[in-house]
Amino acid sequence: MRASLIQIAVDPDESVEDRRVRAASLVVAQRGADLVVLPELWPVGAFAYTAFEAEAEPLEGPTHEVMAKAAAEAGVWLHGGSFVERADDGTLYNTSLVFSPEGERSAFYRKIHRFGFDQGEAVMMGAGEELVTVALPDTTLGLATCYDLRFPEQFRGLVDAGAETLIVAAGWPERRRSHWTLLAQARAVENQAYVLAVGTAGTHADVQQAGHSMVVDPWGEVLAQAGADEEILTVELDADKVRATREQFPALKGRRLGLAPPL
Ligand SMILES: NC(=O)CCC(=O)C(=O)O
Repeated sequence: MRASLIQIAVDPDESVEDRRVRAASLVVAQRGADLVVLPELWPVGAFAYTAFEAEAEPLEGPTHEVMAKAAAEAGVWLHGGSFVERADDGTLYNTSLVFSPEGERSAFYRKIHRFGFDQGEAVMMGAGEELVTVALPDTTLGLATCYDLRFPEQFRGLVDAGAETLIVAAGWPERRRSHWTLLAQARAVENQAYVLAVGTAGTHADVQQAGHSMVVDPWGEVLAQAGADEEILTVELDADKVRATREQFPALKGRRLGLAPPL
C-alpha cells in the first residue's frame, strides 16, 4: 500500500481559500497512491486560535467539498486532515475527514484530547467522544489528532477495535519535536502498528511547526522522515507486516487487564 503524507506549510501570508486550492492540487498530484494524509487544522493553523471562530465551517463545508473532489479526482483514500467544524449546536470541533477513492465521506473524527490546558483549543472547542477506525481494502486505519498522541489508551482502544495503521494528523510545535518523534515511535512499538504521523511546516501564530512527519513500522523502525519544510513523504507499506509482527512477537496478547488496585 502506497501512502503519501503531505506536510503542507501553514503560513499567515496565504489565505485559507488559497491553501484549500493548493492542498487539493497536492492531493490530486498523488494519483497512484492508495492513501494520502494531510495534517491537523491545515486550513487555519493549529495555533491560530483567534481565527477559529471566523474560519469555522459546517461538517460539509468548503474543506469537505474540496477534499471530496480531490479524493475522487486522484482516486485515493484520503485522510483530509482536520478543520474547525461548527456543529449544528454551534460547538466547535477539531474534525478530521476520511474519503473513499470515489469521493464519498467514509468517516469523520472529532479530536478527543484538546490541547491548551486553560486556553485555546481546550476552552474554545468541544471534545470528541468516539474512537474512529476506517476499514480500507488492505488495512484498518485508527484516527488520532496531535495531542491525542500523548494518550496511549486511545491507541490501545483503536487497536482493540481492529486498527493496524495509526494516523496522527498534527500541528506539532518545533519546541517539542523530541516528544513528537519519541511518542510516534512508542505508539508504533507498543501497538505493533504502522504510525503515519503528519505535521505541518512553517510558522503561524508565532509558533514554529516541527514538520518532521514520519512513518514508523510495527517494530518501531522509522521508514521515512521529512525535514522542517513543506514536503511530501511517499512510502510503501506492507499491511501483512502488522499481522506477522503480532504473530511473531505476540506482546499484545500478554496484557494483564483488570488488575486490582494497590491496597
Ligand atoms: N495541536 C496540538 O494538539 C499540539 C500538541 C502539542 O503541542 C503537544 O502535545 O506537545
